[in-house]
Amino acid sequence: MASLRQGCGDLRGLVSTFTQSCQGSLNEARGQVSWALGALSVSEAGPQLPEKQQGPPPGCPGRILELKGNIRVLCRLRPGTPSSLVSSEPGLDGSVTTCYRGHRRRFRLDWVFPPDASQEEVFRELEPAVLSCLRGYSVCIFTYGQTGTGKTYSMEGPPEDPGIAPRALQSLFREMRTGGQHQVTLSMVEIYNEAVRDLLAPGPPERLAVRQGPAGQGGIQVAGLTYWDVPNLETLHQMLSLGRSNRATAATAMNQHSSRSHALVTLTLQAASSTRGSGTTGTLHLVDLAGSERAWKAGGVCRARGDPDDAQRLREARTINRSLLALGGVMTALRSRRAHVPFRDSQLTRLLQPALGPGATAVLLLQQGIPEQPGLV
Ligand SMILES: Nc1ncnc2c1ncn2[C@@H]1O[C@H](COP(=O)(O)OP(=O)(O)OP(=O)(O)O)[C@@H](O)[C@H]1O
Repeated sequence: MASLRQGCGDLRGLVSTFTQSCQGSLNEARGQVSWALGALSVSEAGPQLPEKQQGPPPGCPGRILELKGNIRVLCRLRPGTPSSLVSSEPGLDGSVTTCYRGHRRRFRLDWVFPPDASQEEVFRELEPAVLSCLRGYSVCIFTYGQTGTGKTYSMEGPPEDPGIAPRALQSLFREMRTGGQHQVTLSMVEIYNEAVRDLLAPGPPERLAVRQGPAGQGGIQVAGLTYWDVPNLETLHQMLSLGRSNRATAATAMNQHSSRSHALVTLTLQAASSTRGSGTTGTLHLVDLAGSERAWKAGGVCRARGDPDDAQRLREARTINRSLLALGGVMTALRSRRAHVPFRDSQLTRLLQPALGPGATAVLLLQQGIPEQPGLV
C-alpha cells in the first residue's frame, strides 16, 4: 500500500502539469483547462464514475473491467517517483485523496498500478476486455501522460518484457486457436500535426482525408487507408513493427525518443459463422497517445535562437496538446452523457468516434511519474 500511496499522488502532477501547459502555451485553450480534470474523470469524484471494484488479494490482480459501455481510468506509476513528492489515501468510495507538493486534492480512479507493477500485472487487468473483442465488443485502450512517463513502455514495451499491445495480440491469437476461426484485419495510422497518415501504406505515408460515413451507415471513413488481412501472429508482429518504424519520432528536450504523433492500431476480428460468437465483429483499438509535455519545454530554450527544429517541436507540442484537449472534451461529454459530443474537434477524436461510442469500452491508462530528467517535472 505504501507504494500505491506514494504513486497515486503524482496524478496531481499530471493534471497540474497539463493544465499549466494549456494555460501557458495555448491561448485557445483558455477557459477549457478544466477538461483535464473532468475529462479524465480523476478529479473531484464525479457521479458518473463506475464503482471501484474490490481490490484483489495480494498476488492475484482483480478483474476490474466491465466489458461494455464504459470508460475506465487506470493509473500506472513509473518506477522512481520519489515518495517525498506525493502521498495519498485511498477512500472507501474508490476515490484517492492525494497530496502533491502540499496541495490536497481528490481523484477517483478505477485502479492504480504501483511503480513496481510488472507488464504482466498491467496486462492481466486488461485481458478480459481484450478478449471480449472476440465476442463482438469494441474495446479501446489508451496510454496517456506527460512525455517520458512510460506510455510507449506500457503499450509496446521492450522485446524482453513486452507491453499491452504484444500481449493482447498473443492472447487474442491463442484464444482464436481454441475458439474458432476469425478473420483478422489490421490498419495502423498516426496523427502527426493533425495530418492522418497510413503507417502501413506501401509508398511514403501521405496525408489522408477523414470523412463522415454515408448517412445511415454511420462511422468514419479514412480515404485511401489500407486494411490488411492478417493470417497469423507472426505476420501481425511484422506489420506492426513496419508501422512503428514509419512513425514520426524526434528527439525533444524531454525524451530522446519521444513520440511526436498519436498512433492508432485497429484490429477487426470477424467471427466465421460456424464458430462461437458467430457473425460478430469485434474491434480492438490500441492507442499510444503523444506526450502531453509543456510546449515551451518541448521547444526548449533553443527556441530563442530561432532553431527551425525547435520551432517544429513547439508546433508539434501545440497540436498534441490541442488534440488532447479535444479528447478530454469528448470524454467529459461522454461521461456526463451530454447530447452533443464534440468528436469533430480534432482528427484524434474523429477517428476514435467509433471506438468511444455507445456500447464500446474505453480504458485510459494514465502514466504518471518522473521522466528521465527530474528537473523537468
Ligand atoms: N514501468 C517502467 N519500467 C521500466 N522502465 C520504464 C517504465 N516506464 C518507462 N520506462 C522507461 O522510461 C523511458 C521513457 O518511456 P517511454 O518512451 O515509454 O515514455 P513515453 O511516455 O512514451 O514518452 P513520449 O510521450 O515522449 O513518447 C524509456 O526508457 C522506458 O524504457
